[in-house]
Amino acid sequence: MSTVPQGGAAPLRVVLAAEGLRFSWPGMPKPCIDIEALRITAGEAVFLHGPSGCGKSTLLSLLAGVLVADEGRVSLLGHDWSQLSGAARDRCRVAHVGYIFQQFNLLPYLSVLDNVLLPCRFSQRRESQAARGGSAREEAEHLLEQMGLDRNLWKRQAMQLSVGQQQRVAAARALIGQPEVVIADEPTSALDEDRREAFLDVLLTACAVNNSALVFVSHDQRIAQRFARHVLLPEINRAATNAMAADA
Ligand SMILES: Nc1ncnc2c1ncn2[C@@H]1O[C@H](COP(=O)(O)OP(=O)(O)OP(=O)(O)O)[C@@H](O)[C@H]1O
Repeated sequence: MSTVPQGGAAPLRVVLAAEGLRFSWPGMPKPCIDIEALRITAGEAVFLHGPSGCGKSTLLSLLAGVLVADEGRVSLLGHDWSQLSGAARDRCRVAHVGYIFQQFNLLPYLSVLDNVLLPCRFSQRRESQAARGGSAREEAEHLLEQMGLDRNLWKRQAMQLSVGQQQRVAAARALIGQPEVVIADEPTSALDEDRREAFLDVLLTACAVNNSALVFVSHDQRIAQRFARHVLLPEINRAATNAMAADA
């Protein structure tokens, strides 16, 4: 696994790295993503932004191994996603990545609590990390409490929750078991201002305490100031530059 030198200080551990990354959606004449290099280190909080359709969700899917690069490589903790089978990618992702999808991807018939516990069912690592202070179930309850989700909702099926409540369940599921990387695709879009600030407090604090890298996509510039690093996707994506040049 590579590191970034820090003068006299201990080098920072690179947890996500993309090199020469190119990806095109089937049937599209031009690549959607064309990035020379992107490195994200442990504990880093990254605000990824750019106009609608510039490829933010696509990049998140590539970073998390949901999609695989056409050229170049993306590695998580030194594992090149393209060298792993689909099943191995799924195992690696659930063990090391908490993903808050734009559409949440909760299992609609499972209870709120069981949704939060899902990563622990599929990953021994997440289970044992979640159980460090007691049991994984206690950790799930603790995260739901932190997310401000009323206790009387915990046994409800996920589909019976409001969109904003589902968003917070998805965040609790992403955080359980302290994954090294947390990916969040517009996770505050359905929250009011108070909830949004509380949500960010929990997410940013949990990632800092766990030394998890956080890659957070949002259109909401009010949120940007809370992140140490800002990445404007069109600035690093040569596909966007080429598209703009072609449009000119
Ligand atoms: N499943 C897909 N099949 C084909 N093209 C896709 C698919 N998903 C996304 N695209 C295309 O890829 C481009 C980038 O989409 P993407 O969703 O990554 O953008 P985004 O920056 O996340 O947008 P938004 O901010 O609106 O969510 C768009 O032109 C979109 O039409």
